[in-house]
Amino acid sequence: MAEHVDVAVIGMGPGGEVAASRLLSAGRRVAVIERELIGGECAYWACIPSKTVLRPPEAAGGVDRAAGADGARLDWPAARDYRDYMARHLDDAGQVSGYRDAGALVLKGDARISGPGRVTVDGRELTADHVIVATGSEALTPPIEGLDQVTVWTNRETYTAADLPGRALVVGGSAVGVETAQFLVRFGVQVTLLQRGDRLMGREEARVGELAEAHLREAGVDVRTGSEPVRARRDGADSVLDLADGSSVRGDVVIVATGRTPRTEGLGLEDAGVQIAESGAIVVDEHCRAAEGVWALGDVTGILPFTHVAKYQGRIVADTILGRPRTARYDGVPRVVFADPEIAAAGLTQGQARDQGLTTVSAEVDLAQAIARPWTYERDPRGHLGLLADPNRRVLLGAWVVAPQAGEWIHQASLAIRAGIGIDTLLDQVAQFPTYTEGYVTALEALDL
Ligand SMILES: Cc1cc2nc3c(=O)[nH]c(=O)nc-3n(C[C@H](O)[C@H](O)[C@H](O)COP(=O)(O)OP(=O)(O)OC[C@H]3O[C@@H](n4cnc5c(N)ncnc54)[C@H](O)[C@@H]3O)c2cc1C
Ligand SMILES: NC(=O)c1ccc[n+]([C@@H]2O[C@H](COP(=O)([O-])OP(=O)(O)OC[C@H]3O[C@@H](n4cnc5c(N)ncnc54)[C@H](O)[C@@H]3O)[C@@H](O)[C@H]2O)c1
Repeated sequence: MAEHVDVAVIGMGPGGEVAASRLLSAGRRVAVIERELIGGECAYWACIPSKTVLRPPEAAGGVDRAAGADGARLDWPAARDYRDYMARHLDDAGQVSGYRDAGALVLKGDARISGPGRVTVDGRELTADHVIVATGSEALTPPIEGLDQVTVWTNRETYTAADLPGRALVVGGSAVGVETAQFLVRFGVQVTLLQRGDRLMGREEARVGELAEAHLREAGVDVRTGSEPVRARRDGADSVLDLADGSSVRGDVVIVATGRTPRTEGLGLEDAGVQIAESGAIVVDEHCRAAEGVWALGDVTGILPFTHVAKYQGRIVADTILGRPRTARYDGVPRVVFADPEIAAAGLTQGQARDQGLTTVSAEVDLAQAIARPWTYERDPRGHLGLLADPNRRVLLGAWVVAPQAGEWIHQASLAIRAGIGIDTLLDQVAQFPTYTEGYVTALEALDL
């Protein structure tokens, strides 16, 4: 006889964890199913280890840049040991026992949907009123001829490496590529960053890509935009990439940072009435419902592949199952790349606003020209802030920041965009002196509305 649960959660990354925990707290019988480690990509191979190893270079850079402070030294073995501690030494025993103590049925294994309301985990059958698919995404390897001949790392090898390579070829210049290049170069690796588009951070405003490139170059990264490897080959110990323009680059390792693909294969989704988009993502409605009794959340939906979005969708799904239906909205969600300085954005870019037929005005402020904080913060002040607004409705549509701590203070714009706070209210805000947040008033005034 198949065991019955109220909800079966397939995949226990951050999204699955939030949904499961909320349902357990509400007294539901929940099966949590994970084939690798409870915590998912984020906890062991992505957000947590990457942000942990990006922090020492940021701190050391902070010391170097503060007038009157001297002598910061980076220590890779110590950084690596702390990273491994933060990634729980790839051991989820504590999570397994934690969920068991919370009353969950914890199954470590490969799950598939075997029929309506039926889930099979390595041969064991469960029935469930609701099935939540939270299986995440995995690194996409570009179709480069000969890639199997060279040393290739994805985010998994990069963020579990005991020793760093001498030379790295990073392919892909968006969030993963920029953060990886930043981390490696500051720990002394010779980094070449290859981006096939004409700028880094291709989904953001062009200016963001320009600034990101300038900061990475300053840090010592050899940034090559408009570069696409066409062939990979080994030459002795070297991994070599031949580029479309006829030149070639060589290193000890090729790191692929060329996007993610949703993990939907082998899940039996088609039989469950779930629709799969061309991208491989699960199509969901505004409650993250994929079919009758089937829900999907996180990277597998392909909506916005961030941990904070997976967690948000986890709350939406759990509350809707619990009879408190909520509608997911994605306006104003922050997008932060933890480079140095940080790169942050929220809302629409000019191109997206144009595609929606919106009239816009924009302004950019060089923070060092506008406010005091960049000067009290560091000797060679850095920082730019851009705003995009709708002059008719007098609200913010988008914002971007490339500046220290941008990931913290982008949230002011994020909330303003999401809540539709009017420009006049924002202009009337009194921000603490001297903070980076003061830059918003200058930029809002520059919109000249
Ligand atoms: C290098 C890197 C850095 C990142 N940094 C950030 C960051 O700083 N901030 C941020 O917001 N986002 C970051 N991201 C994105 C973030 O990692 C993802 O958005 C997030 O992990 C998505 O969570 P999820 O719950 O959807 O899936 P995942 O974390 O991918 O977890 C899904 C889980 O499902 C399991 N699973 C899959 N199939 C099955 C099956 N058939 N049966 C059982 N279990 C299954 C998997 O083993 C996995 O544990 C980063 C990504 C990368 C690659
Ligand atoms: N700080 C964060 O929140 C954070 C950090 C890392 C990743 N993430 C998430 O993970 C997702 C995946 O990030 P990503 O950077 O891997 O993917 P991405 O899809 O955002 O970018 C991939 C980049 O690689 C380039 N590219 C693709 N194929 C190429 C090729 N053959 N040669 C050269 N360039 C090529 C693309 O033009 C693009 O710029 C992101 O969408 C982001 O949401 C978030």
